[in-house]
Amino acid sequence: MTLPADALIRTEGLRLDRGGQRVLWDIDLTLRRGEVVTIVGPNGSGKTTLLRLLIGALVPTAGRLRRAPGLRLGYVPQKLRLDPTLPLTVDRFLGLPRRVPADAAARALQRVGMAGAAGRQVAALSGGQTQRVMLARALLGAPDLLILDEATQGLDQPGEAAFYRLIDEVRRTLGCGVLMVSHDLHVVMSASDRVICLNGHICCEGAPQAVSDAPEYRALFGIGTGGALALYQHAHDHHHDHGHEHDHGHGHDHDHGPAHARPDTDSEGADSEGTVSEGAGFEGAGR
Ligand SMILES: Nc1ncnc2c1ncn2[C@@H]1O[C@H](COP(=O)(O)OP(=O)(O)OP(=O)(O)O)[C@@H](O)[C@H]1O
Repeated sequence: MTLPADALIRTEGLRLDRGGQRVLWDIDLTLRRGEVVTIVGPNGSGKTTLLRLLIGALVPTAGRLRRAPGLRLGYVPQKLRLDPTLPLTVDRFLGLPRRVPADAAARALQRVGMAGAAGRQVAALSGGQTQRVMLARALLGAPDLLILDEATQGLDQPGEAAFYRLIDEVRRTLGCGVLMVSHDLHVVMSASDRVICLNGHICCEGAPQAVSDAPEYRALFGIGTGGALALYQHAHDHHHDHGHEHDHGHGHDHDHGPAHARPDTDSEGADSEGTVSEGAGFEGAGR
């Protein structure tokens, strides 16, 4: 499997089984430099699992995964799970697991609008401030690809909007690619170059504008936030017969305009040569 010159990560026939259940299958995707890609999908559709495969925290059951040599990843998880009674200042948190120079930490905090927060207790930060500090930590490794897993969960709408403006600013300044999981369709539609709809496999993908211009999309989403789950409800008539729980009953409507629908093929024939990972530098990933 060759890696296109501008590709950061490419997968082919990626599959993951966990506890006898097929969680992901037939995952063919290419993430390119500077691109903003959003993954949407119902609960349990494998979004977090896919991110964890891409950063190397999970090993695929089958298929191939290739990263650009020396690729630097920055990962912002869904939530920071810290014992709130644990005394931990922001600067010490930024230095986990490896110490970072104070000026680098200060620059990262400044970049996320948290200048001067180095001495504050992490447990005393608000949700939005915590997410900004997590982002600062991910940025310390100067990532080529920033991966965010529902990073605005628990934030109110202004907090969420501010966080995504910040992501956009960071992306433009650093020129990094962004791969995120988001449930906020407004964000998806306004901030992504490409949307991938996941439900164990990639159901469809395409440019968000193209999707939102489609009559099907307008019928589903209308105006306002009521359609936050509508993208997941686009009618798919195929069945997921893999002995797992992912039959969300959304049927196939192949008329998605330019959005590209993927057939739901079985992956028994998937390449099982395992992971091929080239020179993956994990500076910043899961720091
Ligand atoms: N440690 C684990 N062991 C076994 N199965 C797991 C494990 N973690 C997740 N799974 C299963 O993998 C599937 C995908 O989970 P995942 O967390 O990736 O979904 P998700 O799309 O991120 O969901 P959500 O939107 O709820 O965060 C689920 O069926 C889940 O039960």
